[in-house]
Amino acid sequence: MLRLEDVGFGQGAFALSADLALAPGQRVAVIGPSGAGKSTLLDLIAGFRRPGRGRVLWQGRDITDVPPDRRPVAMLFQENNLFPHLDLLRNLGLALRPDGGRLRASDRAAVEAVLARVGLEGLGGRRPGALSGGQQSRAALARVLLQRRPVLALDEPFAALGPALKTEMLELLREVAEELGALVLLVTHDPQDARRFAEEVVLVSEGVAQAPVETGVLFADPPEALRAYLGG
Ligand SMILES: Nc1ncnc2c1ncn2[C@@H]1O[C@H](COP(=O)(O)OP(=O)(O)OP(=O)(O)O)[C@@H](O)[C@H]1O
Repeated sequence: MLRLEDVGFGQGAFALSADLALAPGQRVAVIGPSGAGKSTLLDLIAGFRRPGRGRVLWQGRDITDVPPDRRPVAMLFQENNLFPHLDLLRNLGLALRPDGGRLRASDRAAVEAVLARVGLEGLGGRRPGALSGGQQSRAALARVLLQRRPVLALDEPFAALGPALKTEMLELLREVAEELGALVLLVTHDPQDARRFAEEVVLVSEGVAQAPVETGVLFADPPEALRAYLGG
């Protein structure tokens, strides 16, 4: 389980609390109004922010003080997931050799295999700037595959893509998560994403990241906070 145990975070006038548990392998959407704290929640889980109180645990282990690169969490942002000056082979190679050390033949083969897996066969020599938005998203998912972390945290990863491409990427994300058996936390502003992708939803509003609720149950009878967010 990923457990946020009586977690509290504050910054100026903003405060967020969370007391919840998420099961390995689940697909979870994180939704809520702008500025409610969705990114903050992901940052607390990935280790980019430290809670003022409470603990973060993975499979019973306290990871509250573990730095991001040593957490069981892979993070994917809306953009800038790849270094612009490195080709895909080197970008993805960093998942295997974070120190930037020379890639062995077996590393190269592993990178080429995941590139093929996400539909980017033979594009290892391209820099991110020479790829379309959709191809960049695929490359970021390929890196996640190489990292093999059991928790994937994605902060509006496909928001810049058109609807058809976004649907395609969510499907690829589902496949990648299944292959890894990973718990996925997907921040999205689109309730449709939550409906289509997620088994559970964490609603973040009014300073609280609420315990997850089954997606169908939540949308069948939305609580007031969600109704207000959905606009009626
Ligand atoms: N670096 C910062 N310094 C001060 N306040 C910040 C900083 N980053 C975020 N905040 C504030 O923290 C609160 C939570 O922000 P957060 O980005 O987690 O919300 P969000 O739900 O992800 O929003 P959005 O949907 O707009 O991305 C907001 O009120 C925001 O203004």
